[in-house]
Amino acid sequence: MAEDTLMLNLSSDSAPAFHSKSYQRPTSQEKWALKKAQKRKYSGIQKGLPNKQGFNGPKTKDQQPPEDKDEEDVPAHKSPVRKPAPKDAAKALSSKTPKPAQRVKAHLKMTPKSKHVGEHKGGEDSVFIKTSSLFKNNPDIPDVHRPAVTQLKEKVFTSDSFAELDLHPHLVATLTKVLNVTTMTSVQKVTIPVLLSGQDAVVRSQTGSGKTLAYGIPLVQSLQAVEPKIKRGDGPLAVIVVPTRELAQQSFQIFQKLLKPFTWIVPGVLMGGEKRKAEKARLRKGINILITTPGRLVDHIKNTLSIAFSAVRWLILDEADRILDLGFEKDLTVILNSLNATGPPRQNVLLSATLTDGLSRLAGISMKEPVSIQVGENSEGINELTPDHTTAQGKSDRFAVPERLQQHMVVVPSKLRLVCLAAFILSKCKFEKGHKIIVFVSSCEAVEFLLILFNAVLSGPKAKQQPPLSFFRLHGNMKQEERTEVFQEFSLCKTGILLCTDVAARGLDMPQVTWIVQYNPPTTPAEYVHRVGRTARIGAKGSSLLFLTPAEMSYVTSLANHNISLSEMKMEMILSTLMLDNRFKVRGKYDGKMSSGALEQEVRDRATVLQTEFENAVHNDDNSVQAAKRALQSFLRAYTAYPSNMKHIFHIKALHLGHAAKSFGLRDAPQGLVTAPAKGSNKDKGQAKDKRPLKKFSTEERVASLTRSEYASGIDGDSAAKKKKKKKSQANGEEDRVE
Ligand SMILES: Nc1ncnc2c1ncn2[C@@H]1O[C@H](COP(=O)(O)OP(=O)(O)OP(=O)(O)O)[C@@H](O)[C@H]1O
Repeated sequence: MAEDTLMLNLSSDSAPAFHSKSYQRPTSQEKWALKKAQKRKYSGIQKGLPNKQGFNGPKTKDQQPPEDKDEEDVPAHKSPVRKPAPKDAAKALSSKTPKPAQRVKAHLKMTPKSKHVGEHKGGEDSVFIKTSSLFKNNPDIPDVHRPAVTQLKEKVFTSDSFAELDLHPHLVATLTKVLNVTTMTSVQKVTIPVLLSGQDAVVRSQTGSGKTLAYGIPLVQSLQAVEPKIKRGDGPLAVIVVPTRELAQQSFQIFQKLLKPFTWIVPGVLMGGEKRKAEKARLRKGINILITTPGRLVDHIKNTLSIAFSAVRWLILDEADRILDLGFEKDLTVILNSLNATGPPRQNVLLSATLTDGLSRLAGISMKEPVSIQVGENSEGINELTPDHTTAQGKSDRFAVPERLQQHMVVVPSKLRLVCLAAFILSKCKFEKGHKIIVFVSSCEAVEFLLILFNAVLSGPKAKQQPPLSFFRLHGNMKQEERTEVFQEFSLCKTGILLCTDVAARGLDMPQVTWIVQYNPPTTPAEYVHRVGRTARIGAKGSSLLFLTPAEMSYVTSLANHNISLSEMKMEMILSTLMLDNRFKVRGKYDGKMSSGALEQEVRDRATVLQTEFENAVHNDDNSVQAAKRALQSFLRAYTAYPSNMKHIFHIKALHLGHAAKSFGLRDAPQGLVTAPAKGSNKDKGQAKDKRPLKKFSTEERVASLTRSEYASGIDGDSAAKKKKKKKSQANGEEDRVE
């Protein structure tokens, strides 16, 4: 089992035996952990100059603290809390013996260094650390109830070769030599003949099962046979609409390969973020297979005279359920009206791993008796085509996930989320080899925040790892060139961590991704399926991990209703990875001789040290604090945007703001943060730093806004920035809407 590899091989029988409910007890060691981290911060982090974003950037070698100081060990038997306080400060203490928690505060008050660490509260003399115990006052983690689920199975490959189809020999040769594919996948075996026969089709098969070639091969086969030969000047004969720019680029590259022997057919891509002028020029020259995002195509329909659809014979909607979603429906209507107004009879194809109520909306794109293709397994375990023309509605919301995908969930109280994510990343990318991880979060701001924080704390100069952890980011607020670059870099890299919004959830085929982490749960089960589908592609192995708080645990049942089954991974097991990382050690290196109690305590202490390092990095300067607050605010906004049928699981009122703040490295819940629409009062609005009120949306608006924002940023909090950008970009001919 993949999760077994997470277990530390501490000794034959000493894997940490934790009890989550026992996490309430504050201990002196825990406080020592705080103090130790405080010291580190003072001696190490304070020396680094803050980078542009405010976090401590990588430090040069001579900025690093001396090794021995940094790695200073305090013998376990000596409690540092008992160190004698300076004489003058001791006077300040009352004669009463303070309680443990007070002792820490008192000690820190007395230590001049601590002024650099804690927040100033009420004047010079009352400096104290606001880091509360990570392991105190957390909700209990109840047992996870996992309903019995029969997972839908789809066999990926058949034993049939492409050579058996009636394809142009050059096309078969290209598949073998250029694309390295010889045998058909199940969806290709059933879809290619249907499309070659000229029928419309609605195709549903699991993620990573080869749907692109399932429509690409018949399309190329049919266009290369057109007589007289297609000319560039004929304009588009096929229009392929996809929801994101990266997917447009990816599909374009596949067509470039498929068309190698058929040089007279010209593929082209139109997408937001590219220069409109250049695209217009390419349209004028002629594009025969037009791959496009919906918004940019609408833009050209409205503004580019040379775009003509009189020759279009194929319309393909890849990730059709997404394109048919509310956010894109208006664009799609414009596209369809434009296509329907002219041209020969057209073949229409819709594809996705999660086509749900697609058919009921197909009337809108005037399909002619579409064949529904669903790859499933019959009683003999043979893949079969369901050739019904109605799509069994009962089946439509049951999703198949790749057979070799191992799906996990972990229940983590809010306060511990950040350290748990960090520990998981370290476990995979520092202490194991060859892992490539995608981490989905709910907003651009959170992606930016985590990137800078992890680079500063996990990959910083003290990381002592060769090579260092490579973090990447992908979200809709990035410039297009950067998005393209990151997508390519991450696709090619052997190991790394991509922090992203749902902009990367659909269709992207990045090789050798081993883990998908959903740090924020997606808004729909369909999105869950697409996110996890970035791994375990085309029959490969892969794993996924979904983070839930104790209050969100019924999401497991919601997924089970769609035939998705998860196994539980214990938070303590993930945190125990920190025993391998001596940067966070408190009582010394682990030598395999600790009792399980001491080990449990050391893990907690290390988690506390790590959390404190995060908090120190965040509170190092005002810019960093503001970045953390923005990320928190955007997280809260996203939380309010779950659809109404999910509100019983994800409700803003169930969030503990202080605990949520801690997962953004903030020591306190920020004052005046707008977390919910003010009811009959403007009090909150008046206090809010970010003056944008959280609008009250109807469910439809919320879904539409989410749909759009997922591609733009994952969160509607960017809309103001977008509007600003729009004004600026209209002048230089760029599209404001990001796809
Ligand atoms: N017949 C085949 N043999 C081997 N590999 C294949 C075959 N067909 C496609 N592939 C490869 O499988 C991978 C996944 O294909 P593709 O992206 O088309 O999947 P998909 O079903 O569209 O996934 P998603 O639902 O996530 O968009 C690609 O790397 C592709 O090159």
